[in-house]
This record gives sequence, structure tokens and C-alpha cells, in this order.
Amino acid sequence: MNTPHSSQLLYTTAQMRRIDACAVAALGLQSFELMQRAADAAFAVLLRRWPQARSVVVCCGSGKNGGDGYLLARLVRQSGRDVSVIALGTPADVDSQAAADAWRACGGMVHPFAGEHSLPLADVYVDALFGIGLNRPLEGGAALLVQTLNARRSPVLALDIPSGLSADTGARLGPCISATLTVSFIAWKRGQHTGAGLDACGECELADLALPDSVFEEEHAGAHLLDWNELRGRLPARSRDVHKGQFGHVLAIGGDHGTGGAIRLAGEAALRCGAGLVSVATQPEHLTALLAARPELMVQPIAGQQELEPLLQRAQVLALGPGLGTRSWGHALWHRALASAKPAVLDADALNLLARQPRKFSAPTVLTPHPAEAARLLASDSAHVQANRYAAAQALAERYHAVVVLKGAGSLIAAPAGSVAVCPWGNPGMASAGMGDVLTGVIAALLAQGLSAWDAACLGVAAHARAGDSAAEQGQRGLLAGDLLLPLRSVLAGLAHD
Ligand SMILES: NC(=O)C1=CN([C@@H]2O[C@H](COP(=O)(O)OP(=O)(O)OC[C@H]3O[C@@H](n4cnc5c(N)ncnc54)[C@H](O)[C@@H]3O)[C@@H](O)[C@H]2O)[C@H](O)CC1
Ligand SMILES: [K+]
Repeated sequence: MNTPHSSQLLYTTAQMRRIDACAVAALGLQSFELMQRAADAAFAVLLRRWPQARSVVVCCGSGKNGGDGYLLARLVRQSGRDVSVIALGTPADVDSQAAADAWRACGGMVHPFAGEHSLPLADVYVDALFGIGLNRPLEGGAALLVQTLNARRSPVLALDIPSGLSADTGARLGPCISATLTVSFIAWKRGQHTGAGLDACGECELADLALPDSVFEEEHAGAHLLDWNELRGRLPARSRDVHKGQFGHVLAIGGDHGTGGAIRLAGEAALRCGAGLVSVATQPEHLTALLAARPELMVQPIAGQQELEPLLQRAQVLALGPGLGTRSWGHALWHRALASAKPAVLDADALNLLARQPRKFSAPTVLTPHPAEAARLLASDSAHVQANRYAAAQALAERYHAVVVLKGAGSLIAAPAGSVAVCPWGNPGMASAGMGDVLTGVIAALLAQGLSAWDAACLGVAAHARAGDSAAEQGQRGLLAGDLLLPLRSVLAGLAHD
């Protein structure tokens, strides 16, 4: 894997503070100079996004985020627009104080926030209340101001990070700004690109403040955004002299009574993503329907473990779990399949069974839990997983020694060694039945074509999300998992230069 560019890297607040300090020390920059650059960048974003805005209200907190706001307000005033500053507290440090003084020096006034009626109407509001210094849930006046801003339903430009959002986890800490656009300074923060952070940030822009890459050299980010061009190099193009055996044999196991559709989606997705052969081991009742729906699938009716044996011999990769159920039938197949120690993707009830009988994996394995399944695997609850998505994904990868895809807004891919990739694609229309079954087949197909568990997970999540975005162009509501099957082909063709 190529080293991601700094614009793809995601940092924690502690890392950001060290990077800030490095910029000041190495470059001889004053912190105030960085604040001025942040204000300049934010002003450019404001004009580009809202060129018709005639009135702006900047809400300034007591820290450096507020300092950015005071200097931005000065630029807006100097541009001839109507601008006022509503302050929450007084500047707590020398730079923010200097920024507030600069605002006053150009004739600006500072109005303390004194309840919702003290917040003037404006074309655009600027959230300069809290940035990476937020260290506890908002309450009191801060909470009321954030709730008032959200209730206005007017455009909000958030500086660095929306106030109320944890920059480390993407969890809302009490009331949280719902920004129209967030302009982040120097580097992305982890919390912006997963979970609640996506809705809180709205559109995202990164302003690097013209800092050289050298300021990042001391920090190992540990997390990065998937980059489509970087991924393209990881799926080998096909030569002409090939045969289907070279692209692997996936065995999809699942489809207990009434859930044949799940295993069909997984099997068909594996075919659509280039697996050479796909067998489906499922309840006998699904045989006719599956063959009629997708004759390219080799469907085997499975009453018990003994019928699974020959299939396990022939398959290179297992797609285990879609519609598997946790009854004795599914449990017996799950147990025998894992005993084969073949590369595998585990989803749905294969994960629920794993939560009951934990084990570490020696073969290349990808687990694809949604938050509730992750909670069961961690003996926790969904709310805690969602409030700590990075930590949950990394804990699972380490505990089960597998690559883990923690699904949801901003899906995370975590490796046992600790690195995390974040998927910037996908849409709310994908929160529908069967999407996980398709993802299972996609990843299994890539494993079967020789990719590592990490690469298969990263490319699989990216292709699945991009296919979902393509299919959602006709509308997110009513997007069906089967709608992804055809776009997957063109998405993968784009990945592989086919
Ligand atoms: N060189 C730099 O450091 C740059 C910083 N930039 C901007 O600065 C902020 C980080 O500023 P900081 O002063 O560290 O913290 P905040 O302004 O985010 O926080 C303000 C202040 O609020 C207090 N606080 C924290 N949580 C709460 C709460 N729930 N309720 C009330 N008060 C709270 C806390 O004590 C802080 O002191 C960064 O995000 C950038 O916007 C420049 O932009 C770039 C250079
Ligand atoms: K902010």
C-alpha cells in the first residue's frame, strides 16, 4: 500500500496539537500567524460558497477557534459586508485576545450571547465556538447557542470542526452544530469522516494553511481516507490467456428457511466482482429459485455437514453468514466451515455465532459487522460502539485477529496491526436489506482473486459504496441491494483498468 498523502490522513486532537506545535517551532511561525491563515482560508471558503451573502454573524468561543472567528469577522467587515460577533466567554489566551483586539481595532463590537433573542438574523452564521479544544459535552449557554443556531436552519460555516462534535471519535458530545460546510485547518480530524461526524460537518473542505509536509513527519496518523486512485493499483488487470480457475472459487454458505435471498445476493455479487466460480450451499428449498434467478451459480442443497465436505474441498474462499441463522443447521455449517481454516468473509449470523464462540483466525479473514453485531462481538452495546467507532473497530481486529469492516456512515476498515482506513463514499439509501449480503460477496470475490484480506476489504468496501452512489443517482429512497449488482461491474472495471 502506498503511503497516503497528508490530505488523506486523519488525526486525533493530541496529534493535531503536536503538529501545530511543530509548525510553530520548525517554521518559526507564531500561533497568531496560523490563526490569521485560518481566517484567510475560511474567508475564501465563505465567499466561494455564499457569494451573495450580505450579512454574517460570527459566534466566537473563548479559545483559538474563537480567535479564528474574530479574524474572520474582521475580513468580512473589511469586505463591506454586514457582520457582527456574538461571543461566548472572553478570550482565554493571548492569541485569541489579540484576535479580539484586532476585531475591535477595525471598529467591530463584541456582543455577549444572552439567550436566543440576542442572536441576530443573518444570511450565514459562522461557528467559531469550539474546535479541537472541546473536552466535554456542551451545556448552559454553549448548549443554548448551538441549539439556537441549529433551530435557525440557516447556512452555517463551521471552523475546523463543528462545535459539539468529538474530533477524535465523531460522536456528538451533547448539542452539536449541524454545519452546512466545515472548513478544517491543517489536516482532517478522525471524527469528521465517520458516524455522526458526517452529518455534523456537512460538506468538508481542508485548508492546509500552506504548511509543508515536514510538519506531519513526526506523527504516524494511523488512519486515512481511502483514495480511489491509490486503490486502482491494487486490483490486477486481466491478461488474455486466462481461465476461470485462475479467479478463484467462492463458496457462499447460508440461506436458512425463508432467507434464500440473502445468500443469493452474496453469491451473485461474488460473480459480478469477478470470482471464477461461485458455489452456494443452502437449504434445499432454495435450489429451484436460485438456479432460475442466477443459473451461473452452482447451488448445492445442504441438509447437514456431510454434504458440505466436497464443497469445502473445492472452494478457495468462504462467504459465510448471509441468511445463515443460528439454529442447529446454520451452527453446524458454521462450525465445519471455520474448521476448514480457509480464507473467509464472515457476516450476519456467522458473526453472531462467533460472538457466542469466540476464536482468533489464522487464515486471511474479514469480519463485516454493523454496529449491533460489533456490540455483540465486544459484549458491549450499539450506542457505545457508535460513540467510539475507531476504538471498536480496532479492538475487534485485534481480538479476532482479522480485518474488520465496521459498517455504517463512514465505514471503517481496521487491521490487526492497528491501521484504519475510512470509506468516504456511500449514502443513506444503502441502509436497506441485503446491502451487507452484497458486500460479503464483493469481498469474497476479491479474496478469491488473490487480494490480501486488507486489500480485499478496502477495495470491496470502496467498490460497494461507489456502486451504491452510482445506483442512488436515481434516488436514495427505494435503493435496493440488487441495484448494486450491475454498477459493481463498471466500478471494478474502473479499479482494474479492464
Ligand atoms: N496553532 C494552533 O493551535 C492553531 C489553532 N487553530 C484553531 O484553534 C482551535 C483549538 O483551539 P483551543 O484554544 O485549543 O481550543 P478551542 O478553541 O477548541 O476550545 C475553546 C475552549 O473551550 C473550553 N471548552 C472545551 N469544552 C468546553 C465545553 N464543553 N463547554 C465550555 N467550554 C469548553 C476549553 O477549555 C478551550 O479552552 C482549533 O480547532 C483551530 O480552530 C487554528 O485555526 C490553527 C492553528
Ligand atoms: K467550530
